[in-house]
Amino acid sequence: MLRALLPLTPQVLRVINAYVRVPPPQNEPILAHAPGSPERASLQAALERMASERIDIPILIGGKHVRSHKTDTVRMPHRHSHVLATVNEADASHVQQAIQVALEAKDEWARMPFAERAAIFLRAAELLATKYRPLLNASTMLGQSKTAHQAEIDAACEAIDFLRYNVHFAQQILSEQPVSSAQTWNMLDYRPLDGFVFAVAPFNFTSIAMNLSVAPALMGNVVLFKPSTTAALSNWYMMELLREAGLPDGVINMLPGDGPTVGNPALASPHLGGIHFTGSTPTFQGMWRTVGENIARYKQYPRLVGETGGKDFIFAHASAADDLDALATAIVRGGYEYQGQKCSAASRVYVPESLWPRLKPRLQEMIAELRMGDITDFRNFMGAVIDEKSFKRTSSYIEMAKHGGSEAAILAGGETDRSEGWFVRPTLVQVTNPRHRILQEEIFAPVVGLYVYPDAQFEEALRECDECATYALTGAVFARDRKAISRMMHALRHTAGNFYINDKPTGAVVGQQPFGGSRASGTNDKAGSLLNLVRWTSPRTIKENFVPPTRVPYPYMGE
Ligand SMILES: NC(=O)c1ccc[n+]([C@@H]2O[C@H](COP(=O)([O-])OP(=O)(O)OC[C@H]3O[C@@H](n4cnc5c(N)ncnc54)[C@H](O)[C@@H]3O)[C@@H](O)[C@H]2O)c1
Ligand SMILES: N[C@@H](CCC=O)C(=O)O
Repeated sequence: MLRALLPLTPQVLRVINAYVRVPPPQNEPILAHAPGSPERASLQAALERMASERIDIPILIGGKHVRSHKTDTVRMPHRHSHVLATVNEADASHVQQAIQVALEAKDEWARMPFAERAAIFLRAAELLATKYRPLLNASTMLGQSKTAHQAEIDAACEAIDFLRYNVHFAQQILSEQPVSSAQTWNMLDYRPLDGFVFAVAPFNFTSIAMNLSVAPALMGNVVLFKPSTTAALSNWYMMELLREAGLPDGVINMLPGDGPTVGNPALASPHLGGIHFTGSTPTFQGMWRTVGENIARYKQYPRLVGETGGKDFIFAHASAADDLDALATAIVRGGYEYQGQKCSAASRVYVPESLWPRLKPRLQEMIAELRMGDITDFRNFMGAVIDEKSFKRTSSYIEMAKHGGSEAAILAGGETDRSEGWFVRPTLVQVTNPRHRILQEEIFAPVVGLYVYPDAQFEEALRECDECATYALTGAVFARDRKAISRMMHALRHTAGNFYINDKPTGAVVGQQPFGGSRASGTNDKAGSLLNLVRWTSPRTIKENFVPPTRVPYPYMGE
């Protein structure tokens, strides 16, 4: 419509892009799913329907459903005999097709006025807040073993927030323009990157899969999106949602499959414009290495944006003595919600000796009360870990703690059971060595390491907290003494990209706590913020001279 009325010269595009006023975003309210609520009834209906069917998830290239001769399955982690879906796995030929189709779709998508692109994603947000909410929540619960609350804050609220806030921040970027004068008009033309963006998602957050593909697309890029196979069910419904919202074919192409099988041909393409990654540190480092090796073949320097692992801390000061319930709650919620499978999960805790005698029984009591099991039973606080590989890896850490001699003692949990689902009881391990592996390595499961420090060694303990792990994603401190808070904020300035005072280190909200970490935790481009979106544009500066000079000599050269 807009295009029919206006010739899309750069000037017209600029005006449209800069001066549309997008609706002010607000965080999507979290629905409680309390007994008797309408949202609980529609969620339960979706759960029942989804559990009774087995769908076939295709590769999606240019809007076409493509089948492959190689397939994998999506299982319920809490009942692994139950297959929810078959997933068609992409190979190198599918990646080549997707690159070609994406590049063909690129010009029209990039030329579409921002207001029109934005409308697609705002409509997606509305569809997700309504019709698709039970679908995305149920698929996240069944396929990724999230409780109703954990699915709601992820697949519904955070995903909706990403969609709405990205539009708001993108508009701010577009309206950022240089100074002009009566004689010259200067502009920044916010072009998408040259080529395609490769978006690679982890299993643990449906909303992250959404943001990884949608953020570059909003800025006019075309995307090859690789979901994690274990999250393919929710990620497939997400693609259906985007298509229903009006996303043109070829803009986001979904390539499920094995990481290197999909990744290597994508990274070998001269058209790689950027990588938008969330997942583990070793995977991202491997991709970065490959990009380095391929650097001479690219048409441009690919943008590398990666949010990766964490070894997130809670550090308590002695002045938190009257806040032990808040501290214990932060450790339990921060450490064990979604089975500790959040990059932000509290996985190492530092407690002063003076607090420990009262905190220890309180923690043990809280942990013993946590209900774990099938997430369709709404009384459960936790489900199962994502797959057999994670179960085995976590079990090996628990075994290490059990046989750790005097350096490690299991204070709570420690039991595992894989007979029906991949279940690991929430586990608390006290270690006496501040450089113990339990305090250093990301386990990504409900295992929390705890170190008790002498009160007089507050400074040494802070240094240990800063230096012991290579990661720097999230961290929380607990104290009442303001001087102690200031000291901890300073000493741990580079130890976390998201820093919490008297709160748990999980649950960042888009628009409120922009998310991301540095050191081995990623490039810290703050998902869901202007800082992230700016990575998906390659601005062109345009100067138009209204009165170009017509004589070579300058005035100073006069007689
Ligand atoms: N910092 C953050 O914001 C954040 C958020 C969520 C998860 N995470 C991290 O993600 C990890 C858990 O997720 P995961 O187990 O899915 O991570 P993972 O690294 O195993 O996999 C992530 C994705 O990368 C793909 N992949 C693997 N090798 C590849 C290759 N060579 N080329 C292309 N793609 C490849 C996988 O198939 C998957 O889709 C944890 O380390 C967690 O801390 C970080
Ligand atoms: N942004 C989420 C974590 C995402 C990583 O898994 C949080 O803040 O808890």
